[in-house]
Amino acid sequence: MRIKPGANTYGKNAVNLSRIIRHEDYHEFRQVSVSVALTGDFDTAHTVGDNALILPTDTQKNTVYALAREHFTGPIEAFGLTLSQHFLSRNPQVSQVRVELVEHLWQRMAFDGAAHPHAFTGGGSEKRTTVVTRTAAGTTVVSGLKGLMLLKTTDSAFVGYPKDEFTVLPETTDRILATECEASWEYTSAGLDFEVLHHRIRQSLLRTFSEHKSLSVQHTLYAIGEKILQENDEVKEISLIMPNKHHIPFNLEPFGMANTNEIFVATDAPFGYITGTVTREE
Ligand SMILES: O=c1[nH]c(=O)c2[nH]c(=O)[nH]c2[nH]1
Repeated sequence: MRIKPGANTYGKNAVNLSRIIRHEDYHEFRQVSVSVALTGDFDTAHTVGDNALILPTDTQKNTVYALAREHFTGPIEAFGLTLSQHFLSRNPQVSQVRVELVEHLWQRMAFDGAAHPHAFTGGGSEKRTTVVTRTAAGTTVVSGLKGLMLLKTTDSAFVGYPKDEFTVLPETTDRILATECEASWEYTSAGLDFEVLHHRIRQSLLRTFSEHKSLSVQHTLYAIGEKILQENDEVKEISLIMPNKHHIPFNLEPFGMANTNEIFVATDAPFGYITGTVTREE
């Protein structure tokens, strides 16, 4: 029996990069975590320990910081495109470069309506994401967001599901709908205005979530994906992850009180885990 290497990749993960963009009278601040993964002709590294074709992950990490100086000034997608182009063009043994960027979002402070020139708030759960994958045949850009907390206090129902001997869940026509949304969408091209598109798509996601008369998380997930595809020709397909962050009405009857859909217990686990992709027909 002959044994041979199967699929493999290597690279540097979690290259944490922060940068200041210094303007005369104000600063911008950006923070991103970059992960690089190379695919290519690395069989001899695995089989005989020959590193002749192995660009060290330490060099990959340094390249991220060095190219950031000139090239990390715009959207994360643009920086991912630059990095992937650099690694693919310089390394003939590499057939595919995957660069993932996760941006931590900082918001400028404002006082009495005036933006502060160099102080920010942040550390929130929402991140902006992109994965740029480049081969000689082409480049794909899959962008999105994660950690986006969404909640609405009405316009959410869950009824009409099958009941068996283990069903205790009461049907409800008015519940809290809450999720920590993760979305990723594939763009149709690598040459788009990713900054404008990101904000337009995010806004469309929020608006649909808020306006939708939800019959389930699944129903809302599809409505969000459908709206984003309808409004953005630049989006080929979108995948959403929407865990159901349950808020369960708390029973106040033992205390002689009625709970008129106002007092809930928020539970961490277990939680419903709803995922879906919305795509275009050929
Ligand atoms: O929106 C929902 N979808 C489900 O699949 C489900 N299952 C459940 O118990 N509650 C809910 N809510």
